[in-house]
Amino acid sequence: MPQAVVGRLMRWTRWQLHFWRMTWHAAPWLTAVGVLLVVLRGVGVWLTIYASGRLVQQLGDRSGDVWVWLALLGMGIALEPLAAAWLESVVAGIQERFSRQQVLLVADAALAPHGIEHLENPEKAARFSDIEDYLRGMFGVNAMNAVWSVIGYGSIGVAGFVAVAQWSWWAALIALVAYRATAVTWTAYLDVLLRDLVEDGSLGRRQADYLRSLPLERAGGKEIRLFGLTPWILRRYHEVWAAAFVGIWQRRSKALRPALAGSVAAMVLLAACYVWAGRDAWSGTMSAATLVVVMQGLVQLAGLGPLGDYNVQAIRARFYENEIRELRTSYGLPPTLHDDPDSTAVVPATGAVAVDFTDVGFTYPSRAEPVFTGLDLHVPAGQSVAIVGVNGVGKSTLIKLLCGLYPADHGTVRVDGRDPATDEAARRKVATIFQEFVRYHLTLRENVALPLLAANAGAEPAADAAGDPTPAADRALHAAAGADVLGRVGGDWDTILEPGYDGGTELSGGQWQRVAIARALLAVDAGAGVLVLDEPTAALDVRAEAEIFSRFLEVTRGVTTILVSHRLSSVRHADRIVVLGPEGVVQDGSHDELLNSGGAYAEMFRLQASRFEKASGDDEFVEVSS
Ligand SMILES: Nc1ncnc2c1ncn2[C@@H]1O[C@H](COP(=O)(O)OP(=O)(O)OP(=O)(O)O)[C@@H](O)[C@H]1O
Repeated sequence: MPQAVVGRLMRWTRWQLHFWRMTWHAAPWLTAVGVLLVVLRGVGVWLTIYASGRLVQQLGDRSGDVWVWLALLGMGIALEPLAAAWLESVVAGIQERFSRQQVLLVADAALAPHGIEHLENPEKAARFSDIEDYLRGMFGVNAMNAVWSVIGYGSIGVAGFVAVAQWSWWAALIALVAYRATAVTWTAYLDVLLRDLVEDGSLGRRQADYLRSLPLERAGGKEIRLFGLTPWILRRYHEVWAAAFVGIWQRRSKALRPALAGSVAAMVLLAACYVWAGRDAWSGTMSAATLVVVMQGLVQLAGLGPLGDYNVQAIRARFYENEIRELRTSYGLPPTLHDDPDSTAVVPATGAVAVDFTDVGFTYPSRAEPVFTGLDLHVPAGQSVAIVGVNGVGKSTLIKLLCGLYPADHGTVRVDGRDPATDEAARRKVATIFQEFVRYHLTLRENVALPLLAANAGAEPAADAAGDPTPAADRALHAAAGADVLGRVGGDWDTILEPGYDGGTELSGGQWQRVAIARALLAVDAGAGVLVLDEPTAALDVRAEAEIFSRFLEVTRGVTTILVSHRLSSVRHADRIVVLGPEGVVQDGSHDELLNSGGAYAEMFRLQASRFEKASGDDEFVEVSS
């Protein structure tokens, strides 16, 4: 056998074994019942064939067992559809559990690396989204239906095979080869059709889809009508579509040839079997009873033949289950879900902790230019530090390294003496609110109290008021100047912060930022020792940001805090200000020290101040409206 065929056979076996192992893992009892029902479908068909043969024989002999075989025939006829109907409801249960398992396995893989490189890398991210699209699409949702239909019909085919083999093993084998040949070649053809029609993401197809959808869009549709572009768009769509279809037609006709050849060969082989059986019956070497059995057997053997979309979908089901396994293996994860004892462990609150960057070098995997070549920064426990610097100098990158989202190429990053890139306990000491913080579609209480809820996720839920995070959330929200958020939801902590839900509501950008800051404050209660704000207030005006930052510094006194902002007036109250330049830390000191020393900071401050003017009776700067 050629090596390629052996390779395909081995891969097919590996996929099958893995698929059934995961099905069993998701729903062991239902799978066992499903297998029993599949067997019953085959038994029902076999009984129908066998009993009808015996009945014909008894009728011919005029012997006395006619009623017995008639009853058995009736049982056989009833058994197959009944088992098929029960199987359908069992398969629905298996699908539900199987889908849940798949979704959890993929989510677990996405969360496995602490870093986010795999979500930023286009190739790795595409792999996740391809699997996600499949799981959400109609093929993923109907996978079990296809797979169990194929094995259900397969069981009927086996019954047909047994019936024909009673007369001639050779005939049974020839018919089997004929049906399998058509199944394999037609499935390959349908696979090409499906890929081209549903899954093809080629540039031409995407352009054609875009042009087709343009007149249907509200914004685009308006302009298209105003400019009278409809005829041009339709003609362009037709051209792009026709060009995109050239390749599709070529692939189709290439795949159609073996499918047609397979069908013709199968027809010849099957015709030979029928002729053979007819000849034996005609010559008297085969009884009428056997002829009845063989003819039915040949018909039912088609269950092992082509089943159209079921075959194609069943292949996809196994392919994607295997993709999930390979994805997990690439992140060092086992095929099934594992209990991570670390992930729910409560981090003891040890108070403020120190942060150390020593001779850190870092280059993004997708870039040639390093962001840092030898960065040194030491923040003692309890100090508040502001990181400032021009756009692109590496402020956010520094925070990502601190959170362990990327490992340093050389040098060391330490939080409380531990490496956040590898040590979960160090990572959980850092609570960060990024500019693009998450606006969870959860209740206000959950949005604020998430750090507490996550820290207690492993513990038994407390039945009394002691387990209620609302008082802590309320304190944090007030400390973050978010009293108006409570007013917005009418004091109801159970309001979902998304208008798409019943009774849900939307917050303004500023209100969301206060919720995020309250969340950061609660992280301290949950064990964090360093608080980081990476410009979450950038959308606010200067005065509002300055107010939030000084309030934040006030309520976090004694906690190690790192603030990143472009606005120097916002961070001037930090204990220490660090100016980053392309060569690393270029200035380091308090606001007054840096202003007096007359370096980059003083220059930046002067530049910003020239765009501001002092508000009367206020020592902060406000933007001059132009
Ligand atoms: N995921 C990434 N992949 C590749 N390069 C990146 C990535 N993120 C940032 N960079 C690049 O790294 C450099 C530092 O970016 P970073 O976002 O840390 O700067 P920043 O000082 O925070 O900038 P800003 O003030 O504009 O927010 C920039 O040149 C940026 O283009």
